[in-house]
Amino acid sequence: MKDILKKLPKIELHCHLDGSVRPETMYELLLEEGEDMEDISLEQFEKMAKVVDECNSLVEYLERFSYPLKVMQRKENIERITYELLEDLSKQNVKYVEIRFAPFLFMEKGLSFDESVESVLKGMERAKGDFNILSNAILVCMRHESVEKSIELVEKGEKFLGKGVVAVDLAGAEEGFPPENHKEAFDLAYKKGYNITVHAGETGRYENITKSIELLHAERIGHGIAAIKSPEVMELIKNKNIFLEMCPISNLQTKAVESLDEYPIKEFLDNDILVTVNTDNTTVSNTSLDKEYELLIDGLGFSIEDIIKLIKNSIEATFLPKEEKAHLKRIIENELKNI
Ligand SMILES: O=c1[nH]cnc2c1ncn2[C@H]1C[C@H](O)[C@@H](CO)O1
Ligand SMILES: [Zn+2]
Repeated sequence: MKDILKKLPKIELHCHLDGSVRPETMYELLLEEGEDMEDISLEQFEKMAKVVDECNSLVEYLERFSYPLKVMQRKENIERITYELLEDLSKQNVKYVEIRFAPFLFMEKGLSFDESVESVLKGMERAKGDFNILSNAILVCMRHESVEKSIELVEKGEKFLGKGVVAVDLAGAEEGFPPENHKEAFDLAYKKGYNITVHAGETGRYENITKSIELLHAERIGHGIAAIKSPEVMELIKNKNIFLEMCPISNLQTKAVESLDEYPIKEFLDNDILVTVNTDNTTVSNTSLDKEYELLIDGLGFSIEDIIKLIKNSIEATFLPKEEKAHLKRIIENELKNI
């Protein structure tokens, strides 16, 4: 089974760049930055960078991002981290990935907005040539920031639209920062032709899913687990053909669900909801698409056919223009024929 999983052509739609930095690269760059790491071995650092099992909430999970963000303040580091992530994904036969990041988080030591976005795009371009992996970027607005900040992101990101950037997202701690706070920014993004995905229903609030769809124009929802609590929200997702970007291992770590038995992915699929499966953060969650699929197979009885269905949903869920989506579909279907 593991061999088949490895061979499957895959798509990753929900992957945060800052949560997916190779630990050894982060360690090397932290030393370069003069961070006091004298008493910390690489092995110890790996445990600090990842969520092992002592995480109780999304807020605790988000604390892990302070390490990567310390080293993502330089153009060359951002480009390298992007390139290495794509190299790692290509080795797992990932054919296409949408990488998300919040440009403002890379601008604490003087980088401009354009420099921070361009560094990611350069890493993506170089990886495309070297590893034959396709990618696009999603720009993330942070929920705790002001709507003015989100508007600035939408305005400054516009020149990259269709040139490596495909969408905007809203992420960060969900509790206390409802989607409507950012409505003006997402109205503008919608007008400007961005695709829209929003993290919602990750910490129990199903009303945030409805608001993200109805007020923020979301076509995809990050996580969306709380939908299971409301038949109305399930109906809305289904009727509007909203794709869910589910990230099972991350959801277990943030205690979005208590145990895998409570994970609602089967109920969603049985209700014809368009589910995709993703990693969220390969380093912070210590995961990969293969591990996510393995969990579904070993823990929830999924078959390889079920996994292939999820991959096919991911093709449809991509924010690619029609022709590029058809091209990706051909690549995936050709490989699936030989499995
Ligand atoms: O699963 C998540 N939920 C909400 N916010 C998240 C999640 N994973 C990462 N983030 C945040 C932390 C990062 O610094 C930010 C941009 O990638 O997005
Ligand atoms: Zn996320």
